[in-house]
Amino acid sequence: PWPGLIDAYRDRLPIPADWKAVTLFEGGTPLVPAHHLSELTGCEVYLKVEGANPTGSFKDRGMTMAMTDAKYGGKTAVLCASTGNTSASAAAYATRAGLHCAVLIPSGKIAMGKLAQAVMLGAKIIQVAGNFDDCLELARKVTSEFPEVGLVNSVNPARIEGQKTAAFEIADALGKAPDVHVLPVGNAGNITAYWKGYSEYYADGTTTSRPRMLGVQAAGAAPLVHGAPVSNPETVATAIRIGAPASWNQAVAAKEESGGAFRAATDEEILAAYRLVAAKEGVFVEPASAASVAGLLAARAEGWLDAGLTVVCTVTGNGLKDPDNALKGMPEVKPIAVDPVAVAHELE
Ligand SMILES: Cc1ncc(COP(=O)(O)O)c(/C=C/C(=O)C(=O)O)c1O
Repeated sequence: PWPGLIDAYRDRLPIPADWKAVTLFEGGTPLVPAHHLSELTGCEVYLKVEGANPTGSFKDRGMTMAMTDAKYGGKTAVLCASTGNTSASAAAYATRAGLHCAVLIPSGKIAMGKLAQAVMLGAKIIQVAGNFDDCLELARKVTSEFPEVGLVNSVNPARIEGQKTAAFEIADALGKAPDVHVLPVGNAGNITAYWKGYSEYYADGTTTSRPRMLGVQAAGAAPLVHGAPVSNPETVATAIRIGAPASWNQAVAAKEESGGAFRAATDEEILAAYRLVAAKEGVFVEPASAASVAGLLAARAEGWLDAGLTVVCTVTGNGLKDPDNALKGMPEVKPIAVDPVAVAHELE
């Protein structure tokens, strides 16, 4: 059986052999061949379905490492700023570690599924009259003043170490590195982590190449695309509604070293991809995750990548997190006596 992330890749993680992993058996997520996207693009497209992690997003990869580190490092509590998924994951892993957890979330801009998780999993919720960037600045201030509280945002290197394992899993599954790796970019920890993972496999000869990294931002929250922070980021993809990525330099390095690119996807393109992936691939992801697919389709249309390439899109979070974008009210109630002919017609 899958031993959980740390024990699956312990020899590639900076963790003392006698440290017992704080784990929910995260990782080992599906790499699903995307038949419809492959037809649309003429590429061999795969989806790395990170919504299959224990709390429904890729954050669990970083959190198992950060929480294990916090526990053995003698922390009594942890703190993070979050657009939602980090807070849900921090709450779950803090509970596993027996640590207190507080989360700083931007006012009014968090998907209900994520807030429900953070509350039920025991986090102290602090809603801040500001955006994610304000919350992260606050979290850094608090944890520098109170060192017994661990900061578990992706500025914490343990997070990056955990998240790099997704690149290992993809290369292990494909038997090679993909030609292009596409993922949504907010605070830019994940693109940093993937590049580190692909580079470590390449450095020790496990793979003979590294992918071009394509980071996709929402058009209303695209600091890396514009080359400057965005003071009032806005997007329906609330998970990546971030104007000042903390891992800016590492993200730019990943893009430049890999011959990759940053590109923006409009909210319309994101929601179209959100519907397409569910309707055609059977994978329900949250809007921010669909940004990677939107970016791939636009990049392919523009000829940024050729047909025939092997492309992996990381879809970072489960669609259940953010049902408001999927549902516009409930379907009308039908009488009990359902007409079989009508139902059959509905199926046409
Ligand atoms: C579904 C989903 N997709 C993509 C991203 C962007 O990853 P990064 O570029 O590493 O930030 C996030 C990030 C969420 C938070 O930043 C948070 O939860 O505080 C996310 O939840």
